[in-house]
Amino acid sequence: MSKVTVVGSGNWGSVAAKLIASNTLRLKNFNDEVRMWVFEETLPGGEKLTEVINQTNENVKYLPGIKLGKNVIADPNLENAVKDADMLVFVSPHQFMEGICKLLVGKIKDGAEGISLIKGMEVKKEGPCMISTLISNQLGINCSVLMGANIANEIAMEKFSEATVGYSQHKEVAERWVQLFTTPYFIVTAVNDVEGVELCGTLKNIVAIAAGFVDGLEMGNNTKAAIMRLGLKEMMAFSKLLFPSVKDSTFFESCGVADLITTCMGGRNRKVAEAYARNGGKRSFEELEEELLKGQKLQGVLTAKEVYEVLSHHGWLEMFPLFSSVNLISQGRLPPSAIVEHSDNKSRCLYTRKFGNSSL
Ligand SMILES: NC(=O)c1ccc[n+]([C@@H]2O[C@H](COP(=O)([O-])OP(=O)(O)OC[C@H]3O[C@@H](n4cnc5c(N)ncnc54)[C@H](O)[C@@H]3O)[C@@H](O)[C@H]2O)c1
Ligand SMILES: O=P(O)(O)OC[C@H](O)CO
Repeated sequence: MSKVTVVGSGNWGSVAAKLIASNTLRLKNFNDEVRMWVFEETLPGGEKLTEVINQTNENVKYLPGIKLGKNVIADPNLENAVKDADMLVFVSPHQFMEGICKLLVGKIKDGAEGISLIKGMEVKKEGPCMISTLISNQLGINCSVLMGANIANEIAMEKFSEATVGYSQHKEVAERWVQLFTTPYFIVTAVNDVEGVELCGTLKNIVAIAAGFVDGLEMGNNTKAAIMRLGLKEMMAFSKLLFPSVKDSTFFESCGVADLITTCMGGRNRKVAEAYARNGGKRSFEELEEELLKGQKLQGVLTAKEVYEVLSHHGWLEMFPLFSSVNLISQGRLPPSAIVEHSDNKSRCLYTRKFGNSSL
């Protein structure tokens, strides 16, 4: 019987643990208990978060009001949490994964399989590195990915949604992940395109920031739809430049166009970017993230910066005006209104130059 550990316990990490825990109880080939590693913190009342989760069966900080299942055990000790696991589910904000991997080197059971639910990438001297690759390389395990139109709070309330597992080699491994995650309200499909699936999940966060700027500037639905269309084109072009094997069809799975839509309508990146634009860029993303997300983390601003480094290194900036603008705006180097320049003829020309004649 396979043992499952979830590495991470934020908003989505907690929902992932809930989904998995409902299935390990039901399916005979999995051990009932799901261990969830918690980055320990002390709550305002002085209690430890792990103790409260284990007493109340609720992640009171990151997913209040939702029972996780009594078979979810919160564990503040990373090494202990992973040591017996056959299936490792990685779901931390991407900026912490390199540090987490360093702590896990040599601690993982032989033959364990991994899956990353993390939307983000790292940029190294050698070039961009997807988080599943970071996990694979550092821990010496095979790592699939699961991405999709998955706003965690909605799935926590068991509202219907879909997701995509991306795998690279073994279909039977992907099928085990599909089995572990699928419920009547969470339908998972596997595709043989791990890079395509992960890049969709990663890059849509940049477009979500752009959509937030549009909302903050009250530019309306048509403008937001234009941003989503242009963003999708840049997502496809960037993915194929990095990995020519990425399939067009992946962008029509839940991880592609569906995630792009949900994230531009209702995600946290959109929400904080909206506040940034409403404040005319005068309050920093860090300050707004802290105030609005209360400990949850944004991925889009960092991802825009990471992608900008790749574009700049390759001389591709002009091919990706939307991605580039999002980074420059979020760094305070352009005003939020620069997301689309359309207020007069001169800037309409700029808009055409930026987007309309794109050779993507
Ligand atoms: N929340 C969603 O709706 C959602 C949906 C799909 C995918 N995702 C992706 O899942 C990943 C994780 O997101 P989330 O929503 O579970 O997390 P979150 O945004 O709720 O992040 C908070 C988590 O980070 C942890 N943390 C804080 N400082 C840390 C540190 N120094 N080291 C390690 N951990 C630390 C906190 O303890 C907490 O568990 C992200 O890549 C995100 O894009 C999120
Ligand atoms: O809330 P966001 O912006 O981190 O997006 C959440 C999910 O990625 C949507 O699928």
